[in-house]
Amino acid sequence: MKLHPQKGVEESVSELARAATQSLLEEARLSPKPGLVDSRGNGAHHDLSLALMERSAHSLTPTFHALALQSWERPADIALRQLVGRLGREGEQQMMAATGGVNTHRGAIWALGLLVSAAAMHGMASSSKAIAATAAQLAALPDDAAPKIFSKGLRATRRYHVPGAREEAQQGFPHVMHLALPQLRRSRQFGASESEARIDALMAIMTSLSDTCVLSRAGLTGLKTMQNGARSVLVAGGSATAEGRSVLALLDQQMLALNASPGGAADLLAATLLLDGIANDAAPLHTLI
Ligand SMILES: CC(C)(COP(=O)(O)OP(=O)(O)OC[C@H]1O[C@@H](n2cnc3c(N)ncnc32)[C@H](O)[C@@H]1O)[C@@H](O)C(=O)NCCC(=O)NCCS
Ligand SMILES: Nc1ncnc2c1ncn2[C@@H]1O[C@H](COP(=O)(O)OP(=O)(O)OP(=O)(O)O)[C@@H](O)[C@H]1O
Repeated sequence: MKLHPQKGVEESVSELARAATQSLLEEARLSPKPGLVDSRGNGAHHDLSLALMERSAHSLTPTFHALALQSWERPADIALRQLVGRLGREGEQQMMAATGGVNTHRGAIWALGLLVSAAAMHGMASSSKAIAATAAQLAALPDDAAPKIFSKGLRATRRYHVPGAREEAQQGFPHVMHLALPQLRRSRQFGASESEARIDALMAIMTSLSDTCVLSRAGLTGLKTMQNGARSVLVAGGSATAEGRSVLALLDQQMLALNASPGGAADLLAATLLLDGIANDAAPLHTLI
């Protein structure tokens, strides 16, 4: 789906909301993802399943719809930031109600919520670069109504002195823009299947993200295992090659043994799929060679 100026607001808003939910569903089903819930099973999670992730994704469509509608052609200001914050927290409650209190998509609501708002703020066809930059502007604004919760993610960013979900958004989603989207398009161009290209995009994120999900569950050992393993998959030629797939299988075993799950990387893959689906990007330079 690409957004077009000639479409009505309601039609565009509905498409945007559906696209956000669809990217969550496609992320969850994509296999094989190391440590994460996928079509094969629950990964390193005891309280998550694919059915739960799917129910959660569907429960968020009204939240994405409200975010898009309220943000339509509005500028990034404190009023909008506070509204988006309130809608995001209401979305978290929808998710919790749909999952019986399990956190399936908290990080994803944050990343995709901001991107949905930003795409709507542009009101029509826009590039991924412009959408990510606008999402960053919104994320950098203060939300005074936000409750001061000391989350596991915040604890990990303080303990290890690393950026987390908040900073990733405030910096304009560098792991999406500089790593995942280029890798997705490169792998497609080199003949990988769509699933393989998406797994490669996930690997690209995992090579460098300070994923607070992994840090909270498996510390620095888990993080280094994730980053080095993901790099090895790409160096081996990616998941379209036999060697890449065997390195990926090894990484999956290592992540499971460490109880490590790259939930933050999964969120950013969903964000990548959303931008890839909605943004109007000119053909990247390397496709013209
Ligand atoms: C900023 C958020 C993510 C809270 O962050 P915090 O680190 O305190 O919480 P928490 O640990 O629960 O969530 C972090 C989640 O983000 C993901 N994540 C982890 N590391 C990273 C990373 N480096 N980069 C991106 N995402 C990451 C993971 O899925 C993780 O579970 C967000 O939930 C929030 O503030 N929401 C309030 C509502 C709001 O303003 N929404 C606006 C957009 S809708
Ligand atoms: N396919 C996926 N599998 C697992 N996690 C995912 C997936 N996609 C996204 N995530 C993200 O991972 C996070 C879930 O991680 P986790 O279960 O560690 O959270 P938690 O409830 O804070 O921790 P814990 O379960 O250890 O108490 C969610 O915020 C979600 O956005």
